[in-house]
Amino acid sequence: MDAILATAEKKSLTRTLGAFQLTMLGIGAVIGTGIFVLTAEAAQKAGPGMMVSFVIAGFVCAFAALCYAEMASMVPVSGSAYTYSYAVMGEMIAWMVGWALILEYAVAAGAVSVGWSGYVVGLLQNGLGIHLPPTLVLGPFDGGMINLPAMLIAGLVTWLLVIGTRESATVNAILVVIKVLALTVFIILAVPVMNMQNFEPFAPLGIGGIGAAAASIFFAYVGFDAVSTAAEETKNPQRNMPIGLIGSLAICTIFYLLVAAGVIGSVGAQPMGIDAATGHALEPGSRELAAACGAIADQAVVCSKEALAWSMREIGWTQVGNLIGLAAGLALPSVILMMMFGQTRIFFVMSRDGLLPQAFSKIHPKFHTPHVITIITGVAVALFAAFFPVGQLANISNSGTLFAFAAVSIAVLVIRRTDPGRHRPFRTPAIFITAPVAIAGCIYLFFNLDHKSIILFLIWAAVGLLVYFLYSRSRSHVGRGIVEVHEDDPDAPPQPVPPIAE
Ligand SMILES: NC(=[NH2+])NCCC[C@H](N)C(=O)O
Repeated sequence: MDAILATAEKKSLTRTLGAFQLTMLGIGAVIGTGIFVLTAEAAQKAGPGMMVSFVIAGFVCAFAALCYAEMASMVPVSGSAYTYSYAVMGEMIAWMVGWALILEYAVAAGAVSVGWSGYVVGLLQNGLGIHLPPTLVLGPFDGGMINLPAMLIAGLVTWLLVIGTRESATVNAILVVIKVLALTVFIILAVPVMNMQNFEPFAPLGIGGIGAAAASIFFAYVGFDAVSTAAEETKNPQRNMPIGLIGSLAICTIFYLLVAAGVIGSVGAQPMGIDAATGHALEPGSRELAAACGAIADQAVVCSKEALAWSMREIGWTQVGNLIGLAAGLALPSVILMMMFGQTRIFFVMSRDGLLPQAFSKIHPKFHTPHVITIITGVAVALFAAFFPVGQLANISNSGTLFAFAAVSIAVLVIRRTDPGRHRPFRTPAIFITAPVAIAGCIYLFFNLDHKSIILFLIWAAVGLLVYFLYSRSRSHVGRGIVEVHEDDPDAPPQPVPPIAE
């Protein structure tokens, strides 16, 4: 812990960020595929009851965010949950958290790429009359073969990262305004044409459906950890960090609830193909649902890959639908950029600690970026994006996120016990309630994920343990007694998530 802090103290960044900038940062990283695309998934899983799912997911995130804030203020260094766990719970747990973060970030970048593809394809079609063949713009589970636009955007973002692109705070602010404007216009046009009958039946798939939708829609809220990684650059972190974290979360929650109400009220959100015998509906991102949607020419929000644009067109605002498509097309790449940047940075720190091959932390001589690992990440993200449905990717990513959130919540609890005297610029209020609630919430959401994602997570964790014991443990720098201070390296890559420059 002290070694990690010594590293951090050496590079004291100027404290420039206030509560407002932090909140913008949070919203910039949070609003994305979740609300724009997964609203349709949530509808298929819970019907109008998805309103409750949005609230549940928001609550779990709020509790986790409070725990993050304390860790981030105490250990304000790169690497996020991986570093926090390393400092508190040792190398093996840290390895598992880092390993889970790979699942989280790379797969999330894939999910957002697929979300981007849905909106851009819809925009080309409805705005410009360009019809692309479904075989080439949808993955095999959605009734196509390969999602080329999603691959394209993943490739483009990879290239931007290799040449060292950082997003300026101004660009981030502009994109936030575009996203918020798009959601606001949606709300203003959709909420007044609300038809209360669309809320009946409210929960056609019961509590189980609401839980499942909450586990998926959790994706829409993640990303606020971007705020916690900026701890070192924050003025008066004790006050501003919680405002940034909770503020961005609260704003997103309000927008999300209104958007969800708008979708349900204006176009209806009943799940398709409820089997009266089992009480289950068709699974989102399955060939069966794709076929059922094909039969009704995709005339339901649960069939749409661009739920908000589709809803607008459906209630007569065709051009507004296209503008929402344009907003998503412009703003989502920045979310992909933050995800992939975070991924490469975590790989980089793990490789630097000796747990992954040194080749991973190689720096490009001209661009000063960890190009090797960026390209490896980019290829993986492009492949996920090409072949898997957005909801499945989001759920898999969520499994990793939930694990990391739980680990951080446990870590804050542990360190309150083991090191109560340490200076904490921000203290989580009522930690002995907050942290257990966060942990329980993560467990609840985790077990509400679909079975495939849970099994995949367990396999991933098992592989992670094998790699650790067969490879990483014996090569660990800490394990071999090598202590280094890296942050001063002239070839250190830019800061972690968020890739925001002044
Ligand atoms: N760390 C993550 N898992 N981030 C995923 C963020 C996704 C973002 N909230 C969205 O809706 O697009």
